[in-house]
Amino acid sequence: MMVDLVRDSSGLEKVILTEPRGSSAQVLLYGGQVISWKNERGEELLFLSNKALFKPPKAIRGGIPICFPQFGSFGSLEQHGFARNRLWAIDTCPSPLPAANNTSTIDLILIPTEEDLKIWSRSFELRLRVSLGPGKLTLIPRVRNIDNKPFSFTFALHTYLSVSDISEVRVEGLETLDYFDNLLQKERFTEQADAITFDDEVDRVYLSTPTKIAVIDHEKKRTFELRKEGLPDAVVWNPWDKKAKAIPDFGDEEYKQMVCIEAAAIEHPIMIRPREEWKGRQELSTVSSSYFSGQLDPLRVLHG
Ligand SMILES: O=P(O)(O)OC[C@H]1O[C@@H](O)[C@H](O)[C@@H](O)[C@@H]1O
Repeated sequence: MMVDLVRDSSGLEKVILTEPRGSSAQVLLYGGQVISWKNERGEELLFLSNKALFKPPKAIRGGIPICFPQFGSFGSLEQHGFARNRLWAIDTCPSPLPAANNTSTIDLILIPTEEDLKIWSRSFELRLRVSLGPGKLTLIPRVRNIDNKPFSFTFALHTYLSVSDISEVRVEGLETLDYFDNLLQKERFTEQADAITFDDEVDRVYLSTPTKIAVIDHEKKRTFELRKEGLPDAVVWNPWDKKAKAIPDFGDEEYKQMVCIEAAAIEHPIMIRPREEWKGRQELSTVSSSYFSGQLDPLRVLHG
């Protein structure tokens, strides 16, 4: 298990985690952002845009940005809050989390500056533990209230997964759930499909989801499993062609190679009292799939 701190070609510092079987992950101190996770074969599992700008104060397009203290435009702060464009530090005192065994682990912390407190006047400590194990990447975010009054926030781990072709991807685990459609003024709908597939822009917040979501990449014969705790909602986002062209740090065709599945707490903001700590967890793993679950459904075989 190895943990190295290096400086990126862009001048930003990053932590490199490696484990004996050969998988690796990279975490930038800027944004506390995972920007790479590679499996034992060296294949990249997260999407990072070729046009990503590694220039503060811009947030980095790809990997796993942290949305805190606000998800999206669900509030009056800047889109997705400010944690993703602040410089975090290595947390030398991550107690009371138990030591992470058998993984390559880094603990990061973000503490608000005077300037941040002018934007959002709550004293907090935001911690993130990133652990790389064989075939698994685990993120444990924590928020501690060190203020003298309660506060609430919304949160998301904005995970950009790398896929071979978005048209061949199915997301399972969100069927029959209610969601807010960000493309229709956050109106509430109920999912009718038996899995989510993509043939246009999707930008939805699924509410109170089960703890496990599967992203099946038919072409790669790979399934991502996302397991989450303390983060009841799940965002599904793909900008599709028109929106892709309008995003400056995103390639016109890159929407085909990514999908965002975001473990989140949005509908019911998390409220913590002074000295209390909130903790979430997201575990990502992959399994190779020789078939995809819809393949055996005769209607699907006939009609695609
Ligand atoms: O461009 P940003 O600020 O990183 O946001 C990307 C997308 O993030 C998603 O989580 C939101 O639901 C989308 O509405 C948004 O477009």
